[in-house]
Amino acid sequence: MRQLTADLTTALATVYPSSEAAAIAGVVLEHLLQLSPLQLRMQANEAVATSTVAQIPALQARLLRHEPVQYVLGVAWFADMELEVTPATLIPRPETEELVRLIAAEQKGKPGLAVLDVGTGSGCIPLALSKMLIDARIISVDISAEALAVARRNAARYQAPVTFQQVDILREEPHGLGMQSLDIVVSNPPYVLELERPLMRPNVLDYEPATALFVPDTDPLLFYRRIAELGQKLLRPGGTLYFEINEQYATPLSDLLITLGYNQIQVHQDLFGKERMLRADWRTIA
Ligand SMILES: C[S@@+](CC[C@H](N)C(=O)[O-])C[C@H]1O[C@@H](n2cnc3c(N)ncnc32)[C@H](O)[C@@H]1O
Repeated sequence: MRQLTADLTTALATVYPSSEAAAIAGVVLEHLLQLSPLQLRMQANEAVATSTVAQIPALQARLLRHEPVQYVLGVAWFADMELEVTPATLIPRPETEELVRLIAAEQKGKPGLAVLDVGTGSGCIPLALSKMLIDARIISVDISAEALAVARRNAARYQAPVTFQQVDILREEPHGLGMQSLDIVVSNPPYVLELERPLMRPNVLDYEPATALFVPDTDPLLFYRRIAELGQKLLRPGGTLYFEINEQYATPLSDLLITLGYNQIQVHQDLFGKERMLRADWRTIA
């Protein structure tokens, strides 16, 4: 096992920095052998089945082409869940897990909250919220039928009672909400500008879905405005809007939300000190 890990690390180090190569090799071996990082280290001297060794060259070839390890293995970890991911879904990010933990911390102890999640991708946000909140009623929407199929499989695996709908949020509203008043609207919408393409790493640009990433350069806040306007109709007074943001949007988005009638606006930093989360209340009752 030790030699196999070392060989894969050496091969990957031809295209990745050495620490990243070692990390990717570790993730691949842990997944193939279904071991934790600690178990992998403790069992490093044990032999590996020939059938497992035979899988490595094909995986290695894909990794050398900068395909993200999560797509190569078909899984990503999020909030202690192993989620299926495909090229139709964004790979869930650590800052999105921070957003979910912010929501759980602010909303803990409130049973039966009604939640709308816009742009669900792999379903990472609603699945984590359904674990962390008590009896939450969650509706998740996405424009992508392929992403929704993945999200539905992830929800089935974790028995998360989430309702999924295919909705183009820029053109239509989630179906069947009627006059329902929501407690929470949450979204990690597309927010990368087209002009940022040249700055992006090939593992993101060449493999992750463009519909999950990009907004037109002419309107960076397109999705935020649309979702905030939906929140005006669907949130109950005192209900809360939660967004993952690009740090450059903290000020213009806060200004926009004030003009739309939101208050109690707070921007939160991620673990790296970047302003990546924003929350706002809809017409808090004094
Ligand atoms: C940044 S990804 C976030 C995915 C997931 N929530 C996460 O955090 O990993 C944005 C998601 O919005 C979806 N999306 C893009 N345009 C949309 C639209 N017009 N209506 C609904 N969903 C849309 C994409 O398919 C993608 O799944």
